[in-house]
Amino acid sequence: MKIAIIGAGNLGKSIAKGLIVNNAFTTLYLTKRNTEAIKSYEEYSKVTVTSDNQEAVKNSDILIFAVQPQQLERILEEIKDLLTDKHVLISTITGFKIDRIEAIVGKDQFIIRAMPNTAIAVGKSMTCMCSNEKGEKRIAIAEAIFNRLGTSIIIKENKMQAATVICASGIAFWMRLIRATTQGAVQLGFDAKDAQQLAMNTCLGAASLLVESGKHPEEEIDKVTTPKGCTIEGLNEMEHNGLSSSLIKGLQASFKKINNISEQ
Ligand SMILES: NC(=O)C1=CN([C@@H]2O[C@H](COP(=O)(O)OP(=O)(O)OC[C@H]3O[C@@H](n4cnc5c(N)ncnc54)[C@H](O)[C@@H]3O)[C@@H](O)[C@H]2O)C=CC1
Ligand SMILES: O=C(O)[C@@H]1CCC=N1
Repeated sequence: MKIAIIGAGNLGKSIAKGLIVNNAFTTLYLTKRNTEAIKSYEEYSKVTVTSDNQEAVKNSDILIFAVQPQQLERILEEIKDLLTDKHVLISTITGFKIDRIEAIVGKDQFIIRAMPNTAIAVGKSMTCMCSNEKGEKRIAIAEAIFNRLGTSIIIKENKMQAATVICASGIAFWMRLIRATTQGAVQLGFDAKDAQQLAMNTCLGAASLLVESGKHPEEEIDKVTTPKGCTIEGLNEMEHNGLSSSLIKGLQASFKKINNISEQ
């Protein structure tokens, strides 16, 4: 697959890392206005770094857009005359609806919206996708890419904002929970490095139990909470202090904000 990442910033570089580690491309173009920060990627075979989006589009089939929302319109205007039937457009841009993309490049393009997260760098992204009508014929290509770099599901476009909060912002939310656990472990006597090992691998284990068994979290909690034991004591104290409620309220606030951003 000849892939271009238009806008190799935080997310674009994470996608590039995932593609490189998994050897998941034939050629890879990375674009950025000032290429200094991504020059080192040219050390990898078949990777080209350039500030020329048109060059990237001409030499690629799969175009992954990872710029800020306010930058996309101008870039689409810049490349729209170069688009052919070989191109599949994949936009990771938050809040930028398919009909806005179609208004610039036309309905007769394969357009996919994808919401990955930065764990794509290590092949563990949860990616949600949707497409325009024409894009349905090529969504399997996007699925193949994102399944190689994690797990993907196809959703309705009206769920993309919620998916952004849960999956993309979700990385930050889970990081903070891991950090809080690390702080707790330090207070219980572990040095910072060991504390983080304990926190992150326990988090990984908990998620893996659910991924591999398909079970409900509460079923796994029941196996851990000895009656009158220390787990239920800690869990109930956390809930008295609003653990679940605080998380749900945070997700709601994030969702409210994302809807405001996309109206701007
Ligand atoms: N950071 C994240 O975890 C996620 C971000 N997103 C979305 O992905 C998009 C990118 O986000 P980030 O990577 O965080 O932003 P970023 O600001 O780190 O990256 C954007 C990149 O685009 C480049 N750029 C700007 N104008 C350009 C142009 N004309 N041609 C080529 N490159 C250009 C910038 O130099 C920058 O490196 C946003 O729309 C964001 O909402 C989606 C999911 C996760
Ligand atoms: O924080 C943000 O607005 C973007 C969207 C998801 C991740 N970063």
